[in-house]
Amino acid sequence: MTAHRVDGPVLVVGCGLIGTSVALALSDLGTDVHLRDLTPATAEVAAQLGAGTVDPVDAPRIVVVAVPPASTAATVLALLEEFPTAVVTDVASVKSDIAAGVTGHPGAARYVGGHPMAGTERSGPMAAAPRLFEGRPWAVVPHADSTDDAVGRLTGLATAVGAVPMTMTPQAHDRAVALVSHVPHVVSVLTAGLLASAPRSHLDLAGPGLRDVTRVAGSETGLWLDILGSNAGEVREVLTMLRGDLDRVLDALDAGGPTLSGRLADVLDAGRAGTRRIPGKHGDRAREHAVVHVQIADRPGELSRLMTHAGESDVNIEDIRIDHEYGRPVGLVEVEVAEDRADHLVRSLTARGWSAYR
Ligand SMILES: NC(=O)C1=CN([C@@H]2O[C@H](COP(=O)(O)OP(=O)(O)OC[C@H]3O[C@@H](n4cnc5c(N)ncnc54)[C@H](O)[C@@H]3O)[C@@H](O)[C@H]2O)C=CC1
Ligand SMILES: O=C(O)C(=O)Cc1ccc(O)cc1
Repeated sequence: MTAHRVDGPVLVVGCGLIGTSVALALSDLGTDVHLRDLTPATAEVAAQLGAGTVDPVDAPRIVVVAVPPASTAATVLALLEEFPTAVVTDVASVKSDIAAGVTGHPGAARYVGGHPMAGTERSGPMAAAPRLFEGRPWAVVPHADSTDDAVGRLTGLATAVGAVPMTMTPQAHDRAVALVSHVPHVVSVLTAGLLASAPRSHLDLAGPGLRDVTRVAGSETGLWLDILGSNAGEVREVLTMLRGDLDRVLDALDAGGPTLSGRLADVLDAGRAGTRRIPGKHGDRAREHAVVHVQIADRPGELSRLMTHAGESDVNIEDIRIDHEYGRPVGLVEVEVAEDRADHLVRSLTARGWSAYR
């Protein structure tokens, strides 16, 4: 966590996953945080988690609206009226409709949209985490009338909770998230949907790749109905491109022979190139990473022994995933390291008695 402070009081309205995570992060920094939710018991749960107090607040400096997208514009307008000196921001996943809904209101200058690009497939305060935003982008989305002061307060808040603020227009934001968040969500859902009626014996063969692709499909239906409905035009455009690509894959499979290999190779190469363009954590350009697989016995202490040996090998671990193999007394750990260190790590772990391979 950075050492930045956010002057309060801050009022968080909507104490679910995102609202409570913001509140926890700010409370950890010593900010005076007040909590409110349509369901008072939810705000109480957030308070018990240490996110702040449910006591009312007279004049918050910043109000963070973290309610579902469809209720966001009306909630922002009501709060601009209730607190005439506050800067009001929100975290909703789609921005153009909200900016349009707020524009023209007498308090609109004090509103600036926001969107932390961090979250999980879970919802509610119990899923919240104070470090959820660390190293993640936070879109700062002023509308035509937002004051510099409002933009500055949101940028300060995002930075303080460890996020990387990125300023953009509502339209640019909605176009970008259609590509990097909303269509990937639809693809995940469609893939997971195929599994609903699959025979158990097929599902028993599932590996980590399937879980990677389908994780976000476990998200709340109501939230995503709202998100996709609010960004329908942009999502439709990207899905139409995807449909063209899918047709090209089908045509290649029908063609068979060298035509199949040539066309599919283009598709597969484009996919590889796309993954390399995804920025790493902290917004830096993606570095070339490699995955080293290590088998570990399913017993206490093995993972920490592996980490110690990786450290002794002088290799920096970028990411780690653990996959338990059902019905087997071993787990498979995927250790992500810089490409140019992977072979060294395999050799070093093998010399220390591990079964390690790329
Ligand atoms: N779930 C995610 O990973 C992410 C969600 N977002 C955005 O954050 C916002 C909140 O999403 P989550 O925290 O996931 O939802 P959530 O379902 O965990 O929490 C929403 C909370 O808002 C409350 N609420 C609903 N209407 C309200 C109103 N009118 N006034 C006060 N409270 C109200 C609900 O009772 C609930 O506690 C949404 O706009 C979503 O688009 C943004 C980034 C990531
Ligand atoms: O779970 C994940 O990986 C997400 O990407 C969650 C998420 C959901 C909605 C957003 O608007 C932003 C992020």
